[in-house]
Amino acid sequence: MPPIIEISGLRKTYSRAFRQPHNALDGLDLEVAAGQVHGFLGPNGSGKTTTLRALLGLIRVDGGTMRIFGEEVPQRLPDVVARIGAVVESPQFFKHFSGRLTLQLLAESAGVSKTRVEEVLEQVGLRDAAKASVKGYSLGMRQRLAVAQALLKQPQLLILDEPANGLDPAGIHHMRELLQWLAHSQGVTVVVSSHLLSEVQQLCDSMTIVSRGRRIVDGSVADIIAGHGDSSLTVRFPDAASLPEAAEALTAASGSLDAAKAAVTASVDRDRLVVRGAPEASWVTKTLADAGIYLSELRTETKNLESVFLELTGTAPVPGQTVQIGESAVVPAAPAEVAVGDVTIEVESEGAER
Ligand SMILES: Nc1ncnc2c1ncn2[C@@H]1O[C@H](COP(=O)(O)OP(=O)(O)OP(=O)(O)O)[C@@H](O)[C@H]1O
Repeated sequence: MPPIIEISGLRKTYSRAFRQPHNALDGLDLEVAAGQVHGFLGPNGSGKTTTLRALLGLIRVDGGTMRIFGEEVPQRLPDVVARIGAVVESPQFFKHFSGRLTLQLLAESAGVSKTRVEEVLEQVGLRDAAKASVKGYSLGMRQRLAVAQALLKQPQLLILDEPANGLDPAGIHHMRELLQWLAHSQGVTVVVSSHLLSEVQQLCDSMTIVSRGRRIVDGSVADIIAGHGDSSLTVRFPDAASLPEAAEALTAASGSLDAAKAAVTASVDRDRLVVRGAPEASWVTKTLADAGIYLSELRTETKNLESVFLELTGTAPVPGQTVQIGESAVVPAAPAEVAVGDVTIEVESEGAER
């Protein structure tokens, strides 16, 4: 089955007042397979919202191709838009209307039955708050209403920018179950952008990580985590005085492993030994026991998406430094120049799209 979303070489440059133009998208590629929950991840300013807005025809791009359901967009968007539900910009609602009335009006204008309104209210957990006016809704309740609105037309593709925004832990859990049910039981393809890495790890089947307007990795969440990052073993001893001796024993023993297994490192970190590259945990316990050293605890540190994300995007915190946002590639093109007497003024359009 062809991908539901196919993006190739997408480019978008924003002009900025008194600054160099900025490549928000620098040849971005993205593919999303059918019936999956696909996570779209990247540091702040890496181009996620720009991509989703471009896909939905909300902004023009400067290059590249995009297809949804095999149809080129934005040219053929009118042919596929009825099959897409999306929450990308902060949705605005009439604050004096109730949640139910809001959805009923939207359903009417889209030719959707009123019974569908009750279904989506139930699905997003707003049934009991449906009578209340939207002005009293919390951020999380508005987010649920926005998702309900996107679900009204029973879309085959659901695109959500930060769906967990404003949701409490129970709300996040509920949203996760809803999105997984839609994808796995109803065959809906769900694309979510998110910063909540542990949530993405639990929610998504596959993901694309972007940085500086480019894809840096994509694939199944499990494969990406397994294929990157560094797993390690943490070892503790009844007496911390054993640590240097244990490190030495493991390093020395690694020399007798065959070449492919020889990259064992053991470093002392406060009251524990961190062992990397050991063929297996039992090799550590045996090697230490052979050296007459007995451990009190051995734990496998599992890789998680956060460490993989920080490594791949190069945004791991450096002690004493604050990561700066918007360090993506700058367009080298020179701005227009206007000569006024002896002074040359650089002219750039005000924050406009290019
Ligand atoms: N209208 C605009 N004018 C100028 N620059 C823009 C505009 N919209 C976005 N940008 C810039 O484009 C880059 C990508 O922004 P975008 O909102 O797509 O990132 P993002 O990955 O969604 O970020 P976040 O995770 O913070 O939501 C950023 O550097 C942003 O400052």
